[in-house]
Amino acid sequence: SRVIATFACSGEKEVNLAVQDAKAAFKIWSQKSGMERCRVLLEAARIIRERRDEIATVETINNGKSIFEARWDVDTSWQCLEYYAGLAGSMAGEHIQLPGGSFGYTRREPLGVCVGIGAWNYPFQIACWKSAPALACGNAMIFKPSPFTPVSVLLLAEIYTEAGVPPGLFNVVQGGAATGQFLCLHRDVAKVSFTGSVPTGSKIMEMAAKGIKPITLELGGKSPLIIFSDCDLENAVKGALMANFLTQGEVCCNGTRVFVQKEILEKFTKEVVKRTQGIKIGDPLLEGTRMGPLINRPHLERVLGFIKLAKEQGAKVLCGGDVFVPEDPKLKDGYYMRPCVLTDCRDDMTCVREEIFGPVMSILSFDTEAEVLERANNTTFGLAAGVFTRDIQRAHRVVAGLQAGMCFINNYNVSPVELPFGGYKKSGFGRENGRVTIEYYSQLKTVCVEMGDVESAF
Ligand SMILES: NC(=O)c1ccc[n+]([C@@H]2O[C@H](COP(=O)([O-])OP(=O)(O)OC[C@H]3O[C@@H](n4cnc5c(N)ncnc54)[C@H](O)[C@@H]3O)[C@@H](O)[C@H]2O)c1
Ligand SMILES: C[N+](C)(C)CCCC=O
Repeated sequence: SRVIATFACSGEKEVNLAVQDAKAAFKIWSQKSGMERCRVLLEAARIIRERRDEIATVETINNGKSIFEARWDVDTSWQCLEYYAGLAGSMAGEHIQLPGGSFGYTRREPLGVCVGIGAWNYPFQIACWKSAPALACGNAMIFKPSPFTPVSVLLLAEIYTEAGVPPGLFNVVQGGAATGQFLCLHRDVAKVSFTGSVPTGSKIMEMAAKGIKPITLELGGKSPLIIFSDCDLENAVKGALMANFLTQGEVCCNGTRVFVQKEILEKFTKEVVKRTQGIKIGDPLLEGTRMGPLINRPHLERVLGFIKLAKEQGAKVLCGGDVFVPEDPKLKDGYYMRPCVLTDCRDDMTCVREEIFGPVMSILSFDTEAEVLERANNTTFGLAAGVFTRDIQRAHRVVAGLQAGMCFINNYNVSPVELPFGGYKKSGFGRENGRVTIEYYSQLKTVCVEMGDVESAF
């Protein structure tokens, strides 16, 4: 490993300065029309597209994910800016006729200075998914990336500035929990949008409660992927790999509990193992690589610990689950592991119950639709879920019964920015992407207009 950058943690003083600047920028930005904001966001999207390879390279160095995948993240980032640019110009209230010629109308107004706090798995994408709707609605945003991935979001700040946002409108502060706390508790911060773990999410909620601030929580998951025997097997296998091995398995919505109907269990498992063994691990900057190193040594040890425990609890490792040492001597101390497929899993095992956040797929078998639905929902999480079947009625019936905010039918882990993304249960609340997110970054003002005389009670 090598040091790629050193940052000073922002303390209370720097947080105060960032909030002060954001407030000044908010005054200018919130007065602009939707179309004016649209133009700036479109320009930022254009610059991100133009700098796609450069941003993806920085993200790969920042996080360790393959360059191939980092380019996808950059794409869902500029697409998000384009999408909210499109909505900025059409944000509007409504007009309501009242008796006697009086009327009311509503105005959709920004909240003020919003805070975004990000996780380390999708650093650039998370910053875009939060800032694009925030800025489109007329807010300012102060963003704090994870201290494990502090670099790529600085490019976003640079790009917004180049595109024409007022200075201080999108500001980055660096640091860990203490910096996050200063932000959440600041009296002039109007809203916090958080992506991270459930325990931290709970702390954010407590802090926000003190200031009666609205929050968005995008938290962890342990999502089910249900494969019925009538599925297109080739697509189901591809879907299972997409559901488990993107970004070294460090993905909140991963479908890590793979329920497979008994009739196809053997065939499915054999094919999944074959494809998993074919995943090219190594230098994430090389074009052919599809899996890079995990985020850091303690996290690698934690993931390996889950696999050890799974074996002790009776699961069988069909492939991977051990440290991988690349041939390149420069990479020999990297945090690489082979993606793992576990079978003979039971619902009560730790590997099936807890979020591992690494490349570990647990295969479970099932008999009936009713049985699998109950088992799939038997979790405190509710971020995502997937179903593979050719039976259209069953697909929609099962999805309707799943307790998860993001459901996939015959695919997994695709992210069209037009669709809202977010969780049920302990996976959080509020949404990112889609039209609905406008509501999480704005407030509604009602104006009641009297056209006659005041009818007084006094
Ligand atoms: N639902 C989603 O969209 C989504 C997306 C990505 C990751 N995640 C989840 O994130 C987790 C992994 O990310 P992580 O390890 O970075 O999570 P984390 O909760 O440890 O940290 C997330 C962010 O919160 C900050 N933070 C930590 N303590 C804080 C505090 N007391 N006050 C304010 N800020 C604080 C961290 O510095 C970091 O920026 C997983 O559980 C994963 O499922 C969820
Ligand atoms: C782009 N994905 C794969 C849908 C991940 C979204 C963010 C979750 O960690």
